[in-house]
Amino acid sequence: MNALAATNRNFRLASKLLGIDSKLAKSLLIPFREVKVECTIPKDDGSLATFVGFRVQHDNSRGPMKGGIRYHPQVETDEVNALAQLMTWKAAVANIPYGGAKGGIGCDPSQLTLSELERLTRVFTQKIHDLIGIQIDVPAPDMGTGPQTMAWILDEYSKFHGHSPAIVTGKPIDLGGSLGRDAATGRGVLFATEALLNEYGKSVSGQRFVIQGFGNVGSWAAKLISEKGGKVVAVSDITGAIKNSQGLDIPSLLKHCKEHRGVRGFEGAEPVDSQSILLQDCDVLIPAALGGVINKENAKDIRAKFIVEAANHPTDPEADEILKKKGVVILPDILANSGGVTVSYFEWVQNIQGFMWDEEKVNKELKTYMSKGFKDVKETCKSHDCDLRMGAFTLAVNRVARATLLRGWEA
Ligand SMILES: NC(=O)C1=CN([C@@H]2O[C@H](COP(=O)(O)OP(=O)(O)OC[C@H]3O[C@@H](n4cnc5c(N)ncnc54)[C@H](OP(=O)(O)O)[C@@H]3O)[C@@H](O)[C@H]2O)C=CC1
Ligand SMILES: O=C(O)CCC(=O)C(=O)O
Repeated sequence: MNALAATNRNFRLASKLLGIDSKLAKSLLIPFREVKVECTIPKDDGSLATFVGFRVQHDNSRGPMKGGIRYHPQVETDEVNALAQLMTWKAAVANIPYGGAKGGIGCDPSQLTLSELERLTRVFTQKIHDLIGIQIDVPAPDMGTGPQTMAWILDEYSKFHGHSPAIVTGKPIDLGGSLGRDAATGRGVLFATEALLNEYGKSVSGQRFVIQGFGNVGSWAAKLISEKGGKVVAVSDITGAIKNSQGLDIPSLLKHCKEHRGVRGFEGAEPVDSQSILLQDCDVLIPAALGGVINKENAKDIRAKFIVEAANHPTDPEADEILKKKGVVILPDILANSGGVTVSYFEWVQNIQGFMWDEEKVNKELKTYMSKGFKDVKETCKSHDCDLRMGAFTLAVNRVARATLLRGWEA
């Protein structure tokens, strides 16, 4: 199922559980603004290349819109719309004062040089600078982007609006980035996993984990989980998939990835078919790459007992049904990966205050927010007799609907 259809379906089910009026539901669903821009750059060899850039601003009833910018060949309108909507619900689950947005450029960053990526980012920023703003819409990194991309956006935006560190989060520390933001999504995944396992009388220590995607989120999750005694038995990235049933040596794997630009060829493991990564035997499966990877074709063969959604919308609704029948417990994306946007909020607050927190404070506050998010979702599940995904959606839609109603529509 297409990402937008899947997200809309979850929203509609939550609205129904809440008894939300259909006209209000329509207003909550339709994005505030969608922008699609042409981005043409001269490549290093002098030839021209044209890309399409997107920014979808979904909802701002609870605060400025917030969400990452993705550089990937599959970036297209429906996907960006779905991701922007998920950001609205994610910020509401975390109970941070933001609405949702998402952006991206349909490109393959691995095929562009650093200077081409810089020109592309600057052109994109020129096209959207008057639509974003510190109190309007604050971008951040996502797949294929990182602190350097944020630094270019900050610099280009500041040419139009004056020095504005709070215009992006996930930027380098030297430009006002927050300590702990780089690790935040992976650390939040660890905290959420601990809270989930705790409900079942288990802890991370001794559990076997499989992680799809070994970029920012997947690699930090693996490092922090292994430091807590979890056994990461298989991982994959675009270069391939590897496994070691005794547990991978994550510090050595991280070193290997730096030197070889991927997990392939790591000596302390055997290669496995990339397609089979999600089907490997484990206790906890963590998809941390693309959306829609768990679907009706493979759901029945998944062997994990728990799925912690570090990626956005990795599980489509048909797979949700199959997995529910099998008794697999899914911790949904809008809760599991909310650590990233939560520390982005801390970064924005620090920039506005002009005061830097130490890393210990960032991590402590993150734990508080993740624990509260988990507790709020569990309570919502109890009062609406639903699973964790519907609990998270219901909690979020209710918070956003209340803010929308309080603000009203009269001109
Ligand atoms: N960054 C953040 O703070 C947040 C990210 N997320 C979500 O987490 C997910 C990962 O994002 P992030 O870690 O930032 O992105 P990165 O670009 O840092 O990493 C993505 C990883 O996925 C791998 N990958 C890409 N395609 C495939 C594939 N077909 N099979 C296996 N692996 C693949 C990449 O491999 P390679 O590097 O070799 O290309 C890379 O290891 C996304 O869904 C994102 O939306 C959610 C919340 C916050
Ligand atoms: O840090 C942010 O502002 C947003 C991160 C993001 O894009 C996400 O949570 O999917």
